[in-house]
Amino acid sequence: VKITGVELRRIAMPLVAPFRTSFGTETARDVLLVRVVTPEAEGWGECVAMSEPHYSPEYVDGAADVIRRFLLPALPPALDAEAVGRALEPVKGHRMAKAALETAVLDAQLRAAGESFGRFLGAARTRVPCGVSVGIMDTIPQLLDAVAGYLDEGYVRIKLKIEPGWDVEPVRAVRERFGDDVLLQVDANAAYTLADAPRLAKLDAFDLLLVEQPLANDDLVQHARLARLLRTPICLDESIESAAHAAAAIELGSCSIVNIKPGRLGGYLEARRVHDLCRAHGVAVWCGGMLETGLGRAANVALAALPGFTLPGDTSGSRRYYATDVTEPFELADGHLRVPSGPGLGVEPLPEVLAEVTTATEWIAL
Ligand SMILES: CSCC[C@@H](NC(=O)CCC(=O)O)C(=O)O
Ligand SMILES: [Mg+2]
Repeated sequence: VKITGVELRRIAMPLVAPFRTSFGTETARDVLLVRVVTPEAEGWGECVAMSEPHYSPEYVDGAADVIRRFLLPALPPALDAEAVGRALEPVKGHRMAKAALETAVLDAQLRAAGESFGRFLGAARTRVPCGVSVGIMDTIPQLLDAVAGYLDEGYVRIKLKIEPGWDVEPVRAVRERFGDDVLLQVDANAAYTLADAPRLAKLDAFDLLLVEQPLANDDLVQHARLARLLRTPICLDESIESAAHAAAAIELGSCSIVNIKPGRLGGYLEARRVHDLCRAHGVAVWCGGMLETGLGRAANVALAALPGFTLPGDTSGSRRYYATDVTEPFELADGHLRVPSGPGLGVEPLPEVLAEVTTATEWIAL
């Protein structure tokens, strides 16, 4: 089956509330969607790149450009996601852009074959336990109210964004208010340096599941040195962009847990490779999030159902970020999300919602 063409569509998704991290505050997502069209089936991919290159070097306008100018001309005509991955290798980096295109091809391929993402990837469960990521807030009371709300919604794990000046106190306040049994972890988005080790070691008192990406994205060696100074396990996110990075991090002792994000890794095939590698080394993984709409969320939930995903992920319900999702909303049920079982992603954009949020669309015939 030959790919007829590809649509690049931009949608504006306002967030229900500002989401503040150590690298900035998000109030809306400008999302690039990729739709691959063949006579037999269509497929969707969501690019997780943000508007500005503050999480990683990619940004959404750049992703659209690299897809248009370099990835589409290299795209093999057949619906074969493995072949796409190989064909795009000559382009260095741009993993989020590659992931969006590969996922759209994979979705079309699986819809044509009548196979779900979960079944294709090797899901071992029909539902996954859900954690939630909580941003930096102006005050501790505001944070405690937010955490109380999420626990009421049924989330089984709380992740707090931290940065220097907002770390030990909020963690202590959450422990004091909600007790020692709540599964609790923190994410620094690379806001610290090795000089902050004594400060980070204070978090050891709170029995956290992990501390995520405390140091710079490109520094596996310093993370290995920090790991020897902390009791709390280190989890890497931004630092792991490939299975090779995961192997190096495990070898060096830079982390003992990995946050798997398909967009950061170049797609769901590489994400599964990282899962398989970590599992072989006894390294726990969980599914991270990039504020995906229901399209990316559907694929993430399927991935999170693989056997090595032994920690709750940032696979929250749609309402965590969006008042209206572009797909039927993902709703928490008893702290879990069900893995879609339909062909491909198992979800589709709702035409009227998609039309409403679309800010641009571009058709590229192949
Ligand atoms: C705007 S922050 C995006 C990256 C961040 N993602 C989250 O905290 C979870 C977001 C989500 O729930 O999708 C991370 O570093 O893990
Ligand atoms: Mg993170």
